[in-house]
Amino acid sequence: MSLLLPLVEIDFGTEVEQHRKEDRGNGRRRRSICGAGVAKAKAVTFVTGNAKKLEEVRAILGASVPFQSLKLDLPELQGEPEDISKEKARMAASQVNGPVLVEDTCLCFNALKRLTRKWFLEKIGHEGLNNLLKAYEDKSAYAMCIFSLALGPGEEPITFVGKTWGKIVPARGPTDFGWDPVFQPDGFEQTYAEMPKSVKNQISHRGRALALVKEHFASANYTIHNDGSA
Ligand SMILES: O=c1[nH]c(=O)c2ncn([C@@H]3O[C@H](COP(=O)(O)OP(=O)(O)OP(=O)(O)O)[C@@H](O)[C@H]3O)c2[nH]1
Ligand SMILES: [Mg+2]
Repeated sequence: MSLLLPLVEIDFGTEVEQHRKEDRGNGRRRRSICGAGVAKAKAVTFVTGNAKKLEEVRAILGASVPFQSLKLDLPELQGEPEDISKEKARMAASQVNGPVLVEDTCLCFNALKRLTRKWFLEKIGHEGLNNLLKAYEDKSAYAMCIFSLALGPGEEPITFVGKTWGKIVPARGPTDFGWDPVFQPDGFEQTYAEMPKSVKNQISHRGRALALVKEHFASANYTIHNDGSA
């Protein structure tokens, strides 16, 4: 299998930006991405369009897993979280033409039968998320993160799931990252948004999933496949 995880020439968390053109002419928003496959991967590429995720992934992984990052807005798929995450990895691997790591995150409400759909936060805000549960006593929820590692185009992604249980509360704390202000993890008096980042990263859905990613990298012993293609 041709996985390249160089033990030399490693890029620790640098960013490869694709060039984007945004054109709002004629009242229509058009976005084109120039230069497909721009990232010539030397290490695994973490692909995300979300700067806050990247910040956390960098802080959690540190130097334990060599990666570079690529800002790319992958299509927002709907479906079962694991399927979404794997499909993101397949799309990313084919664009990067190398090994990629992606993740998909969701907040699941037990009272709503663990319904997981995107756009709720964007459309109805923090108050709306609370209102969704008004009719129910059960405010419990879990945050889930599914990382997928695809070793290259056409390779079946491997997944790593992290879950943190908690409850939905009226928003408290800074509002710079998604639903962090309305999620209070079990065993804590603070919401994700209120707690120091270092605490969130230790107990979060992302931290838990990345602990598995780290274990995988520690035991997989990846080496460069020297076929001249990387
Ligand atoms: O309060 C939060 N705490 C978190 O820890 C967290 N992680 C993700 N999110 C939000 O949940 C949606 C997931 O969608 P998502 O997984 O598709 O992410 P995304 O589209 O932002 O980035 P990506 O798909 O390019 O990686 C997006 O609105 C993210 O902002 C979070 N909100
Ligand atoms: Mg997304």
